[in-house]
Amino acid sequence: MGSRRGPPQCESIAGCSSYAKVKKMKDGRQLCGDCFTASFEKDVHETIVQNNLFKRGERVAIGASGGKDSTVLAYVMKTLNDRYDYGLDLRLLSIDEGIKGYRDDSLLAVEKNRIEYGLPLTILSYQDLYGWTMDEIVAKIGKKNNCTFCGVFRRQALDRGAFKIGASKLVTGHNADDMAETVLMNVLRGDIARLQRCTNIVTGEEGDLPRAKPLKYCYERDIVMYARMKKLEYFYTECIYAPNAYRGYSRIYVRELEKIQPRAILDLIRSGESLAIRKEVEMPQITTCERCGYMTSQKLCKACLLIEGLNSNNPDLGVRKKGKKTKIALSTKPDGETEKSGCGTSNGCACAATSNNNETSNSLF
Ligand SMILES: Nc1ncnc2c1ncn2[C@@H]1O[C@H](COP(=O)(O)OP(=O)(O)OP(=O)(O)O)[C@@H](O)[C@H]1O
Repeated sequence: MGSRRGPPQCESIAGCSSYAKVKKMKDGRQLCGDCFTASFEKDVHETIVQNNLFKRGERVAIGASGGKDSTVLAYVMKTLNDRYDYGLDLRLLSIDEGIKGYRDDSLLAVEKNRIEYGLPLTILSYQDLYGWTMDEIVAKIGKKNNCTFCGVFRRQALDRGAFKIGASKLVTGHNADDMAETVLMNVLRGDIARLQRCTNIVTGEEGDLPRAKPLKYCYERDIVMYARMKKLEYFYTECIYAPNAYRGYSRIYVRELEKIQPRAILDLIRSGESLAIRKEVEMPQITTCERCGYMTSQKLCKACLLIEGLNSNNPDLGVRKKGKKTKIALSTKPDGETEKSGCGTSNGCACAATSNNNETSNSLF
């Protein structure tokens, strides 16, 4: 007669005597609920401290979409700020892209977070900033390149919102899976410039508003589990306009790799981090948009170009180079570097539009 095995013991290094309830995907340990959430929070705290992400007294805008990642980000940032006395002035910042049945619903989740976490919330809309909602843009141009518009507008809207509330830093909920997918996508596209910077934990340091990703090393499945353990409310529907294209394939591939070897996600990130760009590769010079003053490497920033296209019934303006024949193509810059655009989100969307401008990206901001 074989002896019946009980549930596994919690493998926390703290020597916990509870039974394990969940597996932490990042390191494969079987943990009890309390040790899992404590370990998740410890990871984020270490990421923040080791990378000097914040300065005491800083006002930090949290990009809050109402989805799982940013909901967990807001909750963990608040928890750690209180626990370790970071001294940060945290604010929620949401962008309403004007997508009925999607963003209006997810903003309700953010509104609940505002009340529960006691963090002030600012909402900016595409309608107010650009005169167009995404619903109107899609009605005009169709679903094909809409992610280009959305990604460019959101990126700029988050910057503008952060400036409006006086934040000196913006944090987003990009996670380890997002980073790994982006590394892979940039490898597949041969986009060396983006490959080199897409794993940076802080981007935009050369500009006025650095962006940081405190969940950079957190596995998506651990984020979902954390949200479940803490009973966090979030909105989990995918964007109704996001086609399951290029990033979708990369996502599926990363998930398959993760099943075989969970470290694959961290290994992909480390590969991206280890890359160095050759000195002789010329990088674009950043200047300011002649029309709105936003940073750009061209005369007009990408958002102004796209708005001009919409307003002048020429929506291809800023989306595709004249005379371009292929749908997914490389626009070769004078120095031989290649440039492509995408919406920059990691929610399953991967618009395949091309561009000669450099404000949209598959670079996770
Ligand atoms: N409408 C928005 N308003 C504010 N921040 C946003 C918005 N959309 C995206 N972000 C920020 O960018 C991050 C990555 O966005 P993405 O669309 O890839 O979403 P995601 O991976 O599904 O994340 P989430 O689960 O937070 O929605 C989000 O975690 C959030 O911090």
